[in-house]
Amino acid sequence: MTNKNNHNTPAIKVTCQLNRAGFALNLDLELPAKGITAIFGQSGSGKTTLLRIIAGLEQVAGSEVHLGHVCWQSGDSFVPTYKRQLGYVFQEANLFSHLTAQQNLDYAIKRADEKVDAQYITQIIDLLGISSILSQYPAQLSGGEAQRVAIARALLIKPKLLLMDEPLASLDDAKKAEILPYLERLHSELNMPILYVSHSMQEVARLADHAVVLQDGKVVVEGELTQVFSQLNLPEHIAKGTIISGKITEYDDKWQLAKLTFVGGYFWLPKQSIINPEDVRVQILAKDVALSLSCPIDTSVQNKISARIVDIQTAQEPTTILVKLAIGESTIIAQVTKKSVQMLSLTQGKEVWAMIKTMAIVR
Ligand SMILES: Nc1ncnc2c1ncn2[C@@H]1O[C@H](COP(=O)(O)OP(=O)(O)OP(=O)(O)O)[C@@H](O)[C@H]1O
Repeated sequence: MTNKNNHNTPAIKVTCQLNRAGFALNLDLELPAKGITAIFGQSGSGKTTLLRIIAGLEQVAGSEVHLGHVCWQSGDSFVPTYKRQLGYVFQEANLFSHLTAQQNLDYAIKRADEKVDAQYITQIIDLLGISSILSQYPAQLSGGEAQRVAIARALLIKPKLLLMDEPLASLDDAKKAEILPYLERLHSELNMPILYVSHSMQEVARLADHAVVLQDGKVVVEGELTQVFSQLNLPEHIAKGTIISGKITEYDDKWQLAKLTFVGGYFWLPKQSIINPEDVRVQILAKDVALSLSCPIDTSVQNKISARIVDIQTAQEPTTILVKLAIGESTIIAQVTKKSVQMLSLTQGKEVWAMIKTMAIVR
């Protein structure tokens, strides 16, 4: 299933039919040329190949690649990688080991098509918090620091598009947590589209605005982030759950809770885990949502929300089933047993109470 969107902003368009032994990539994608688009999918689904085609590192005859009005590949025309104004950040930092961090950045500045002014250079260095490590050689940097320099280097060529291929995958959880806020700042402070390949649902839930799910070289679903993850028939390996965005509108100091208000309702969350009360995202896994026909009063679950069933999964595993619920204009998914579906006569349109036990606060 592919959701075709009509984006008002200039789009990144990629059409490709690649057939090689054991792998085919068939795509006709139109992505917004703004914000962060996550490319999500299992190992071998074609994520890196897609980025390489966009970058011109892989030349597949008959493909089309456009960034807004700029054509990078069409018919016989093929713009080589070095002439595409793009930055590429890989899993490993790949810095020149004989150059300091500053010299690595200087190398990129010289390569930029446009003149890079001092103000932009300072902005990028500040954005990535690397001013104090610029005199160090790569061997003297931690993995997280080296990756921040690599991201700065990619940005200093003033790309029109930034491709990031699992930029956090080689880092441990502590280093990932250190770098994620910098990626969020890129998102909020630079007006640059980013295609971000990841295996991590947490990363995607935290960073992305838009998502593409690939499976076996095909797009399974594409669209706005919360819509993508509210689909019932995503591939098996993707943890079933939805992402809700909102802001904190009230605190309960006695019980150390914060009220997250979103389009259609509210939840209570632990107060201490809130980072930015104006922009909170939570991931609600389907397995953490239970259903009841009446509002339970004798339960420890704090979040009991009136909801309406809008869909029930058809593709099924033997015991459980996914139920899609509307809470106002928002959606959550519950994973319940088939037995419960029958015993409670759960059908499309029915009003129920959703009890939400735990929520991961991702932003
Ligand atoms: N240079 C190559 N020559 C031939 N086959 C390749 C080449 N690079 C990748 N492949 C194959 O193409 C398919 C897609 O690979 P790709 O690296 O795009 O997947 P991916 O989704 O990025 O995977 P991962 O998450 O493991 O990085 C795989 O079957 C892979 O083995």
